[in-house]
Amino acid sequence: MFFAYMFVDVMSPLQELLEVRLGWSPTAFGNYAGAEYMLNVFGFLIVAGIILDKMGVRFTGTLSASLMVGGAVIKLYAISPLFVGTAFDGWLSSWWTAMPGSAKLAALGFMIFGCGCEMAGITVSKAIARWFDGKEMALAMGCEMALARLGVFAVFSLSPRLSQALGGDPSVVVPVAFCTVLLLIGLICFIVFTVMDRTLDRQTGVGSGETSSEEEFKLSDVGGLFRSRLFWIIALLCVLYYSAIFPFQRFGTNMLQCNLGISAETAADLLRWFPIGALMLTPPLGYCLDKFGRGATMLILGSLLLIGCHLVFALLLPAVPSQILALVTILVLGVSFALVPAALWPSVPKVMDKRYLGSAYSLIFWVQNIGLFGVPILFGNVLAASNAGVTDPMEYDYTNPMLMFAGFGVLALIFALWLKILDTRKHYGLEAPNIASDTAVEAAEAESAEE
Ligand SMILES: C[C@H](NC(=O)[C@@H](N)CCCCN)C(=O)O
Repeated sequence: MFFAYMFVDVMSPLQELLEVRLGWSPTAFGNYAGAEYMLNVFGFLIVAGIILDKMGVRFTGTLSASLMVGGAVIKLYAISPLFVGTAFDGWLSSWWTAMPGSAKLAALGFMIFGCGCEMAGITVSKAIARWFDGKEMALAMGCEMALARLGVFAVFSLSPRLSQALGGDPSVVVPVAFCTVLLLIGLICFIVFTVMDRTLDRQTGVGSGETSSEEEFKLSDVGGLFRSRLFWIIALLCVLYYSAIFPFQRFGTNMLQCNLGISAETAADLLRWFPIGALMLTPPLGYCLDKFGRGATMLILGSLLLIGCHLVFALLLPAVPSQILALVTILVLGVSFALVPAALWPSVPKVMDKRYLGSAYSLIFWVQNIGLFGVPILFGNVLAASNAGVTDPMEYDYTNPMLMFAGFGVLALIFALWLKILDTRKHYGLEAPNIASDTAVEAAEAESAEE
């Protein structure tokens, strides 16, 4: 996941270079960025969940890593001199001219990569939920997410430097090639893991439970999930929360520039503390959740912090344009970005049947991907509508779009509160620790002995 998240954002700091070198306008760049979620939104993620529950972690993990490498190679080819300027490029550029041929082909590669990346995400979540059942599950998931956040931080720092690594003119090819090689290394590592895992199964005679018969998955389970109120509460909380997080990461630099009157570099330097805060806090918060519980409360607190931060960006920062205020708000938003993911993903196995855990994760990701695909477009339209006649990109008024993010936070908070109320009434265990205490285990054992 570290390499995958690096690849996701490898071109984010190179937007200007792509415009100069390959003629990608901001619209072309936006379309390319949205392509990551396109095939997932149109159903791939649902299929991915079924494949995961039917075929298991080893097969799905290898397939997802291969899709990521395949998509990455197409994207690398699209921006390389091997493609740019060829007859194929000429033909691709000749229709829908707002998107140059290289942007279209790179978007196709990114779509395929996005399928692999989200498929890997659900595979990892299901694997951790299985391996750490009754143990430090939230800590394990927190460490996985922290690695992913480190990947974002690493690529924002590395990508601009790698683009200059060969001397001479800066190049977009070098950073993308570097991250493609990392993905290939990731695929090889996963294949080695599957071989070792299979060998261990054979030696111990214990199945990994990948597709055991007592846990057989049925297609009707997917329909059942769609009819589950709890599923919808979690999925809607997830889409609303993340729609105010990942799109913010993309637009945040310019928002800070406009409010503070600073350069893109200074704004990016402020914004990169956002994943860093989450990186440092997600594992310890996961550990606390494992030990002491309070998952639903963490979701409420994280949503409250999200609302507060976006209100500051919308209303206070334009009136008090202080870099310290911006940094403090970014750090608090980082705390929120640690609280909610640390509590949300480990809550899923508590309320969903293990048999269709892969499908549950994939359907939640699917609903989330609809938001991640649509919200940046909505955000761009709200920004444009609120700034009619503004041509200087340093002069945008971000109040309305940031209020929109705060509104998503309010809705997420309502779902988090609903979840807590349901948990209090129906005892799903969302507020309970993941690690069963010795006394609880002894009590459970005594109970089953009596039976
Ligand atoms: C674990 C969780 N991952 C997701 O929510 C992914 N579906 C979306 C990742 C988007 C990266 N472009 C997370 O990262 O908190």
